[in-house]
Amino acid sequence: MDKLLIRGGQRLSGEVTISGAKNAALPILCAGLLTADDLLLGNIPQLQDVSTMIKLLGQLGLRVKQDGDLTTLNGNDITRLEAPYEMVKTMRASILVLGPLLARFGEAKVSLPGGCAIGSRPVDQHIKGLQAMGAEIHIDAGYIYAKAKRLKGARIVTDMITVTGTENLLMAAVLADGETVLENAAREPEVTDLANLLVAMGARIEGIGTDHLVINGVAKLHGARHDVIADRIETGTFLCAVAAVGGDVTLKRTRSHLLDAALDKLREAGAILTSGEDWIRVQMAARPKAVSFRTTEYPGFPTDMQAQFMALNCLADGTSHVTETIFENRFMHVQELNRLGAAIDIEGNTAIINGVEKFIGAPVMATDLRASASLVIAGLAAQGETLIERIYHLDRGYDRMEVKLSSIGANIERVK
Ligand SMILES: CC(=O)N[C@H]1[C@@H](OP(=O)(O)OP(=O)(O)OC[C@H]2O[C@@H](n3ccc(=O)[nH]c3=O)[C@H](O)[C@@H]2O)O[C@H](CO)[C@@H](O)[C@@H]1O
Ligand SMILES: C=C(OP(=O)(O)O)C(=O)O
Repeated sequence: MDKLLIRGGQRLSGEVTISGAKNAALPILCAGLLTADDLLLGNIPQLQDVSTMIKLLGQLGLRVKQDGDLTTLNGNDITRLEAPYEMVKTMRASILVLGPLLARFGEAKVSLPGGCAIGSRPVDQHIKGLQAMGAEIHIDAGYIYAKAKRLKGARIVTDMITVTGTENLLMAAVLADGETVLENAAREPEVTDLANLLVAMGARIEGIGTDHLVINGVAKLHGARHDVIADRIETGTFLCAVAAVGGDVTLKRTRSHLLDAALDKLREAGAILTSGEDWIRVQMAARPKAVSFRTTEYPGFPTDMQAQFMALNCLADGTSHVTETIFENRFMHVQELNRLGAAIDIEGNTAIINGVEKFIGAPVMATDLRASASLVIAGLAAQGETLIERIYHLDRGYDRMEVKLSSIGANIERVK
């Protein structure tokens, strides 16, 4: 199994190109199920989750052609309406085939995702919304069986804000009969990116970017061309790395407005940030200052940046409090960061971090995607060698991370 070996302490400088967003690419690939025409997609990132999604969609009969930066999907020949457990267990986002399959073909069988390292993550809101649209749903032997001759528009208020829940219901509603109103909709930029693609395919959606989406169903959607937005979490991860290690790096093909809350916190920590239309430059020369925050839905501080920012706080001058409000078990990185010399205590859903002068390299274990990224940041800043095991978590969501980090001066290599 691959591991990452990091020899820490190298200042980072130069330029990095940010990839397309994982969490936008995954629903957008599923939107290929909604039309028989070609969907032309640019800026799809090279990640394990994208390969898994393409494999799953291929099993359903979606034709996928990749040619340089262009991915072409064709859904004229969908032959299977099932997402099996073997695929769903490796990637929760597989649940995103449910809405499109049901809307276009009137039927779907999708494995229940089950819990994962960061929390129990049920999909009850996806099911509740589809039932409100007239779907008959039953659960048997770990599978969701859904049927509906034609989905009907409905007013749906989800119990909490759910990103993939909003995306699934949006993809169902665009082909439903009549008007659907999604209240309490997620406003994450990735939801907006999906909605913009659907509009380009002929969908009628109002309120894009707000928590109140109004969708008027159409009989069919047509092909379109769309470029996936930049990955704000990859962007934030590189910014935290530079803030923790020191240096001067420009991130290209990304936008600052995608992560305002995290940028504010980085400025509080002492990073100097400048940005243009499609780039962000980060400069860091001093020891970071401790910064407290709580994770919330967009446009608040993203839970997917909590672990990486915590690695920075570990080295900061002062004490910080980090509160996780989205997932009930997203502090798996704490024990591993403490093994590198951090001083973190947990009280309920808050981590109390007393800044230390340095990390000391050690073997550590990646436990989930963003926990892995926090260990990479810690390893880059640490004295000596850090060996990170189980980096398949990292490969799920980062596009050639060690290659990008090496290109700006990090001493990092993939070892067997
Ligand atoms: C592929 C993708 O886009 N993943 C992102 C998505 O995950 P995902 O869409 O799975 O996360 P949700 O927004 O749905 O989850 C938010 C909270 O709602 C709960 N919940 C959700 C749905 C439901 O039916 N019932 C329920 O109880 C979850 O357990 C969680 O506590 O948004 C998360 C929150 O920004 C991010 O961390 C993930 O990176
Ligand atoms: C939790 C994440 O992804 P997923 O929802 O795919 O598990 C993430 O991207 O940090």
